[in-house]
Amino acid sequence: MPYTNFEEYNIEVADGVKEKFRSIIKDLGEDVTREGIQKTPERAAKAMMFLTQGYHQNPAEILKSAMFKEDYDDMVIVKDIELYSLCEHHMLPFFGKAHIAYIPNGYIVGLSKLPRIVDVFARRMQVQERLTHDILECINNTLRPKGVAVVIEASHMCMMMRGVQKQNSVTTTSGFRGQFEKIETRTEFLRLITANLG
Ligand SMILES: Nc1nc2c(ncn2[C@@H]2O[C@H](COP(=O)(O)OP(=O)(O)OP(=O)(O)O)[C@@H](O)[C@H]2O)c(=O)[nH]1
Ligand SMILES: [Zn+2]
Repeated sequence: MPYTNFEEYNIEVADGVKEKFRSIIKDLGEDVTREGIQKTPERAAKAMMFLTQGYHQNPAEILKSAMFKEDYDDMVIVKDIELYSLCEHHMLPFFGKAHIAYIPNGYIVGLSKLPRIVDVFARRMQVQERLTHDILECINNTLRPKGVAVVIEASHMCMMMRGVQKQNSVTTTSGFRGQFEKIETRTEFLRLITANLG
């Protein structure tokens, strides 16, 4: 990781990214001097840097910052965590929901930290499979719970706007460690994330 401070990184890199966007937009056939487009290279640079800020963030540190000793050892589920990522093949968005569960082993984690680490890994160029495993392994290696499960359901713009052009397909990926490798625990988790408890 060349930079640890995102602000510092911003200043050093933003100008270069902006100029490259200007050149790409021109090559694609736009008039880069047109009023509506003039600031677009800068906006696009800022947007892409926002969407890839996860390279400069440390998800394990985020979890470690809010781990609390607690005896609770039943399943904790945070479901329907919305996510937006960029597919590493086309740099087009894929988006959907993550569902995370873990069974504590002496420590619980601040609930907000689970969506936070989803964002850290999602804000990198990804494939859905690796995103799923990145989240799973980060929780497993940092919190060391008795079990952890991650399910992601997502739609890929590269399959919708271009390519095969399928508007309704949803890709589901999952990963299970520890007690979730047992069929009963896994079934209970899957039942709870599909149940409408409202
Ligand atoms: N496994 C996986 N594949 C993905 C993901 N995102 C995009 N892809 C696929 O990556 C593949 C890249 O295939 P290529 O044949 O190299 O690229 P392409 O010619 O643009 O492929 P098409 O999308 O079929 O037009 C495509 O099949 C995409 O659907 C992902 O998260 N996981
Ligand atoms: Zn793609």
